Amino acid sequence: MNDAPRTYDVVVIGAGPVGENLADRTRAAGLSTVVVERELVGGECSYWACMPSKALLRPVAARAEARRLPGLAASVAGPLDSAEVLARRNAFTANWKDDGQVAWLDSVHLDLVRGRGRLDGPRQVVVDTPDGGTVRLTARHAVAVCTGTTAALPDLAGLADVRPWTSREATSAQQVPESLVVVGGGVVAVEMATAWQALGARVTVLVRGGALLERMEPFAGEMVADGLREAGAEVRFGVSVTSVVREGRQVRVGLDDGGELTADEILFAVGRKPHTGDLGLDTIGLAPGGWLTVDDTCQVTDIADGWLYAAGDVNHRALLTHQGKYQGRMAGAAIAARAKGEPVDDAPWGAHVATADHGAVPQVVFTDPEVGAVGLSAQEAESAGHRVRVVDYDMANVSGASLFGDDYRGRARMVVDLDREILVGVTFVGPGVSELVHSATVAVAGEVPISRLWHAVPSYPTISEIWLRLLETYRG
Ligand SMILES: Cc1cc2nc3c(=O)[nH]c(=O)nc-3n(C[C@H](O)[C@H](O)[C@H](O)COP(=O)(O)OP(=O)(O)OC[C@H]3O[C@@H](n4cnc5c(N)ncnc54)[C@H](O)[C@@H]3O)c2cc1C
Ligand SMILES: NC(=O)c1ccc[n+]([C@@H]2O[C@H](COP(=O)([O-])OP(=O)(O)OC[C@H]3O[C@@H](n4cnc5c(N)ncnc54)[C@H](O)[C@@H]3O)[C@@H](O)[C@H]2O)c1
Repeated sequence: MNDAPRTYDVVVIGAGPVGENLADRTRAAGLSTVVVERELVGGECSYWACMPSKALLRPVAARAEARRLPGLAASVAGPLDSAEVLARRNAFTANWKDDGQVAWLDSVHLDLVRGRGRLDGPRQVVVDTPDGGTVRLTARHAVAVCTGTTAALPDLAGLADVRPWTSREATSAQQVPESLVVVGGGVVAVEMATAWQALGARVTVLVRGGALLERMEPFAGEMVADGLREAGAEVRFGVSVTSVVREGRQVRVGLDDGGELTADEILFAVGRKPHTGDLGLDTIGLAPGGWLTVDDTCQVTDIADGWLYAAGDVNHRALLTHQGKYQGRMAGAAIAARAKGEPVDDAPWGAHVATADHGAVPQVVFTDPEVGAVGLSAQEAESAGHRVRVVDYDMANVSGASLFGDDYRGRARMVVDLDREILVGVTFVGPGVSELVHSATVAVAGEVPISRLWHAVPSYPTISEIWLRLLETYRG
């Protein structure tokens, strides 16, 4: 049965973290807003990505930290209790139920329509509802596409018959496999290899290229590879999968070097593709299946009257929850300003633009050691035309780090723009660095001059003293 058409100021397709944030902004600005969700309110992040993966990884990091402390190490020498770790992970996903998130939508007076949304011409969204009906929604001011991504899979014959793991199975599996092959060298690959190795699987990581975490400073991937190997995982570089066959409980994996492997499960962590294939983009003159190109207010380019926005993973600017939510806040504010005929502050770092996406994106990789980085790597800064100086420091020489754990191994780098004497990138690798990253984000996004950073005194004896050491090294 088809419901009567409804009109709202703003229609948001996708209730992941980004859609929720954008809708919250437009609603708070007084615009009537409806959210369309085809699966679970909360999106990939809450159920098959950030939250469950970090719930799996937190005990791994806590145990690794305890094992570096005499007096404590012996009491954590045994294996993790995988059943308890998986149960806590289940709790963090609310057992894959979204009642809590729906209650939040209700509490802030956002309407929800469940079903698959698709565009049907300018400002029109049709929702195919689970009961087989449709709901037609019309947007007075804006439609915001926040539909996220799904795991990409390589084109290998018979792959579906193998029932490979993607990020979904890697974050939701209820049993620890005896052995797991992980294909890929990005963030999903290294985090999930770390988690499942610690939970008791024998993990082999197959990397097509020559490094892990290729978009970060090279020492990050090198130290994470060392950490994985020390944890007992095998990490192989320069190798590609050419065939996969499931034989009983095992997957047989053929490699381009002529070798073969068998394992209980195979995880493909080879990147993402956008949820735009079945979104009706053809009805508004765009090609289905691609990433949506936006300006800094997250308005999709080349759409007459500028009614279409895209925020979060689907615009491919930065595939991270925190950055997508930031885009959602900025796009929500821009939609509200335009709807009210108020000026749009779209100068760099203005109130309606996601300027930080260009050079101040932070990321933490929750491996052992952790990686925390913001802004540009040295290579990216040079390619972008900055005249830079790279300052490195061995974090083992920081008092707070040596107190944090025996045999502390870590490294930090700051990339200084010599013409402006500000930082354009900072990377920390080591245990416990995840909470340091925001200090670097403030320095990079705030374009704080080095002369003023000298007055930001880190507390003694914390790992934050790495800041003083980096600045001293820079000044000689
Ligand atoms: C394993 C893993 C771990 C990660 N860990 C982190 C981390 O620690 N930190 C971090 O910052 N990022 C992390 N990420 C990235 C993060 O998950 C994404 O950046 C984030 O989920 C993007 O949010 P989004 O709202 O754009 O999309 P999503 O979270 O994908 O939400 C999109 C929503 O839209 C819905 N939808 C799609 N199409 C339609 C349609 N046609 N109609 C209606 N609804 C639709 C989907 O069902 C979904 O609910 C991780 C990713 C993975 C895979
Ligand atoms: N802690 C975090 O912030 C976090 C955690 C997980 C994921 N994420 C985000 O999710 C996104 C997706 O992560 P991801 O690791 O899936 O993607 P990615 O793009 O980061 O890495 C993909 C990896 O797969 C390799 N690859 C691509 N095609 C391949 C093929 N056919 N065969 C073998 N290898 C191949 C690439 O060389 C690369 O090493 C990332 O952008 C990341 O930022 C963030």
